[in-house]
Amino acid sequence: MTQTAPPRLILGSASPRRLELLAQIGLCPDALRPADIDETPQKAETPRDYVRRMALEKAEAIPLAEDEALLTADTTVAVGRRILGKPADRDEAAAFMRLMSGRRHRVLTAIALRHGGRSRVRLVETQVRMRPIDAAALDAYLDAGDWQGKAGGYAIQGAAAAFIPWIQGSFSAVVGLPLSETAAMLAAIGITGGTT
Ligand SMILES: Cc1cn([C@H]2C[C@H](O)[C@@H](COP(=O)(O)OP(=O)(O)OP(=O)(O)O)O2)c(=O)[nH]c1=O
Repeated sequence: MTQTAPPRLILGSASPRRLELLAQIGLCPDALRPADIDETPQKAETPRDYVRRMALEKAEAIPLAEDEALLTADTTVAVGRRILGKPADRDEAAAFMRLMSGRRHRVLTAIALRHGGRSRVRLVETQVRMRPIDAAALDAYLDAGDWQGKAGGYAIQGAAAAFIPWIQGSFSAVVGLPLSETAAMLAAIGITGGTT
């Protein structure tokens, strides 16, 4: 029996975190092809619908050859029905952190895999609790600038970990790529890493 070669893996992302997360499970993409799409939520769009649409739109926006498979992802923070994307500035980051302080929110990450004329999408939801953050701690956090480029204005893998006593779900999904689900989707099309 002849074995067909697995497709080349293309990571459709500019996020260094997603590249590092893939490397963690022994996967090194053959190419990086970031997508530049409009990330504005639609009117009355739910956070779950939004994050799925974003991952799919990234996947559809990137040119792809027949022997390639494209992985894209999108991460957003949801407080109730409210979508917290990447803060535009320090003030917005402060408002997001105040909203999350002392309560639970959800982090939604959708991954899309496009290959052979088909796109599949998977959504992973994680609950995160933040302890109450006082004004002095918030100022010090914001001054360090770690809120930039992060959904909701924080990174669980950074200094904001000090505010997070509890999560339920997937840590890697909060950082930007749910590794167990990603490995399973890639393995289904013949792409395996060191641990899969
Ligand atoms: C909540 C949270 C988000 N983030 C990051 C992951 C994502 O990079 C970012 C959310 O933005 P995304 O739009 O998902 O991704 P991106 O613009 O950084 O990269 P690309 O679209 O090219 O793939 O927030 C963390 O790193 N840690 C966290 O704890």
